[in-house]
Amino acid sequence: MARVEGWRLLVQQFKALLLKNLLLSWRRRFLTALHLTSSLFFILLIFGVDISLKSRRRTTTAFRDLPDPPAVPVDPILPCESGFFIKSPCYDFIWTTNSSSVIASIVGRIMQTNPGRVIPDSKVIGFKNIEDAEEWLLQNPLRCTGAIHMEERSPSVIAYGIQTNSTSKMERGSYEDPVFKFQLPLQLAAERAITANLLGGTYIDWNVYFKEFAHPPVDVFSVVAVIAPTFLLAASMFGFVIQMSNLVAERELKLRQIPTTGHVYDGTVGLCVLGILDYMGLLSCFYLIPSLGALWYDVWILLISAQQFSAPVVLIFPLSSKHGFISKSSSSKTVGFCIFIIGFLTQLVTYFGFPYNVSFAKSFQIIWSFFPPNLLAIALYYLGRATTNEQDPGISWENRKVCSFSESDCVLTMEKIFVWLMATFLLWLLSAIYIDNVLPVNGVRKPWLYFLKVSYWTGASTIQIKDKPRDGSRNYDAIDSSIDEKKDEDVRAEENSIKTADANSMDKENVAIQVRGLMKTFTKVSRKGLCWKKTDEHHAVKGLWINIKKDSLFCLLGQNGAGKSTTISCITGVLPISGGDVLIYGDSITSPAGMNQIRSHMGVCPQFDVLWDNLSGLEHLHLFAQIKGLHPSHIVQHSMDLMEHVKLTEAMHVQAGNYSGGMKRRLSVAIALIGDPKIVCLDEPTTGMDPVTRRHVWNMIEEAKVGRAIILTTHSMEEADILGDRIAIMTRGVMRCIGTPIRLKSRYGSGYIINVMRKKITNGYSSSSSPTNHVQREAFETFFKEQLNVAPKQENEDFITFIIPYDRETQLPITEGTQPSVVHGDNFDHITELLQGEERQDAPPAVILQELEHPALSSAQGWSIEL
Ligand SMILES: Nc1ncnc2c1ncn2[C@@H]1O[C@H](COP(=O)(O)OP(=O)(O)OP(=O)(O)O)[C@@H](O)[C@H]1O
Repeated sequence: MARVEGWRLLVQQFKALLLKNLLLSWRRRFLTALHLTSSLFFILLIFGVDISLKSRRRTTTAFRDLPDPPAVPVDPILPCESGFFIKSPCYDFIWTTNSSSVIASIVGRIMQTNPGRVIPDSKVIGFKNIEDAEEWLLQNPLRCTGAIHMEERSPSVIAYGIQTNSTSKMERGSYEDPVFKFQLPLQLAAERAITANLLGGTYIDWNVYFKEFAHPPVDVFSVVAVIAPTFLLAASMFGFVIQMSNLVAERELKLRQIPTTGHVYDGTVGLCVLGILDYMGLLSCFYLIPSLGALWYDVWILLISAQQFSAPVVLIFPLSSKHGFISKSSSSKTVGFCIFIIGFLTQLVTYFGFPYNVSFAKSFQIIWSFFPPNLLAIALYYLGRATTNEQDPGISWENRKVCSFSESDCVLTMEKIFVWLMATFLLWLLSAIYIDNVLPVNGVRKPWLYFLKVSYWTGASTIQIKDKPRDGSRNYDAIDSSIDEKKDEDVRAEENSIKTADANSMDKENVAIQVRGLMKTFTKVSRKGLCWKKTDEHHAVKGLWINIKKDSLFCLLGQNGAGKSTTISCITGVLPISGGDVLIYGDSITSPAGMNQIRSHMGVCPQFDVLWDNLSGLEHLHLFAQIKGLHPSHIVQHSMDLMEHVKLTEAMHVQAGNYSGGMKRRLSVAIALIGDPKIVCLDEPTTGMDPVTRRHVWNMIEEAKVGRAIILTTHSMEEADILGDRIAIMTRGVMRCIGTPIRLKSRYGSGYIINVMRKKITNGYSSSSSPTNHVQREAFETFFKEQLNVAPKQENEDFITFIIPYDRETQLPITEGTQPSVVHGDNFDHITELLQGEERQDAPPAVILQELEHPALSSAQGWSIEL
């Protein structure tokens, strides 16, 4: 089947995972809406506070009767600054009565004698009269700081006025200097004009006056501007808690295990996690910017984007990644809330001046800056200070390199904040990827300096054969010296044949999988005081040696806790191994490059269905096909074929959350078969299936054997008997016997076990003390005694167990027109037909015993029989 590779595969995987995230967000509309509108809620709250405060001031009697508040320094009309949003030019001063040649000459003189200070012509503007000038000043409050009014009242009288911006703004305890900077040049020019006129014999009378500069209305105090930054911090943390709980829930459902078994490139998952966080963040920006940031210019947009990138990575990624310490979605909410409080407090402390102030050591500032929310807090503080009132200039891209406040207090500029935000984002992202790689969670522990090796970047396979357990102290003989005694001679023969053969010259033509002394030890770690200690070790797999051939199905059989799933998890790379090795078509699972190779041709059906409730069956197949790298032209047809194969065509557009347990298992089997893998691992694939479906899945698995090797785990002897070409029985991590079904039966078989149980009624068992039950029990006992000469092996009120030796199988009663009633092996076909014919698909197969109407059982209604 054609596949895409290299960077195309990376792009395909990224697109597939991102599309999945978008689909899930759409299907979980309520949660998504909550996430997106959480910030809006905080913003509405801010506006609500603002409006209510203003209306209280207007209407409350108490307020009305109060004297006017003491005069506060009115904010100044700030110097004109051309910026990103201010396109109009700035003027150094304006003057009036430009029709007077005398006044024009005075202004010309000022300009000539102050080429450095009274800047070029274009910086000076003239008006016909003072009214026009006043009007212009009111309309353009940010474009000029001072004005000269001169009026030629008569040829010998010139009225001369200076308007300055005499209001001032308190800045850290002191006021700005309100002196109009053109006062001196103007005086000099006037003196020169007077002298010239005196020398020329004309007397000019000067009427000089000072006047307050025209002010636009000023919003003295805006609650929004003061509290908005703090509320915004809360809003961003709120979204963080929702997002973290989503990610941890995915991990809890083992959904994040998929990439480990699905051959997803390093970093793709990380990018996707970021993808979903960031598009949420960016969508929030669409309404955050107009509502709060209209005056905060372009820097605001960049700042929010940077924050949306960095804060979640720092907090969510490590906490909820494979190594994160939060493993339950319930605890994620508690942890999320604690982080919210801690983050909020550190941001609050930052907002009030720690440690971005000259009085704190640089080292404090550096350490504090590694936590991006703190940088966000200081950036918001600067923005808040620069945008308190409508007249404030904001912080634009052009002035990102200058301090917003007095130089003495300035430790960070907007540019430095951006650089830090981006740097910490990269730093934390790379650290998370590095930790994911070097900690042995996916079965492969990469060397500490793996990124320096050429093979890592080129993907070259470097097979490492490790015959001995890596950790000598964990040799399985050292674990338990009696292990060897527990193995039968076939197991020892298998082990010796593998040990004596050279691992490097493994027979790749015939052997698909070679398990070489595989060991897995779980270590319990518990805390004593402040120290964490290894307190207990559990050896789940104690040295397995198995050869699995191509075109065959190998069955691992064992009771609960035998170590079957652990073995599968080690082989598929979900769990790191503790010793030994596994070679798959010659590639070792202990080599990173080898594991990459293995994943590309492996299909896995895990013990528990790893499915997204909100994706349909078909969408699951499309997603996994893309992840596996199937060529887009094949994906649709291949998925449809698989759906048909597992008999889910009718339900392919139904969301997996609505599937029954059996349907989910079938979908998991279909996922395992995507892309025609050469190795398939099926961990209890038929759990929870009714007999008809189970039979169908068995047929499917039987057909799937061709061209591939399958490992299947099960509790069911019957399943192992029917499907397995070879069966191994495990108990407590040790393989006790191995061989073909016939070999095992001939060595260990003794007969059939039949459990006869009272049927459950809707909410419990039918009454065990009823006289009918007693009669029925006797009917069974008589039947088995007369026909097979077996007595109950075990019995109580609710069930009876009979053991029928093999030699009595042929004595089973055959009622006219029916087949032998004991359900095993080949008789299944007959039972399946019977069930389908009678539309009794939910009945356990052994109920047929009753339906065969054997006279001995005719009174045994209310009981069911299981083999
Ligand atoms: N993550 C883990 N941490 C500690 N012990 C574990 C872990 N996973 C499995 N075990 C232990 O390892 C042993 C083998 O478990 P495993 O799940 O492999 O058994 P199994 O044969 O698959 O059983 P079942 O049929 O019930 O799935 C069990 O005793 C189990 O408690």
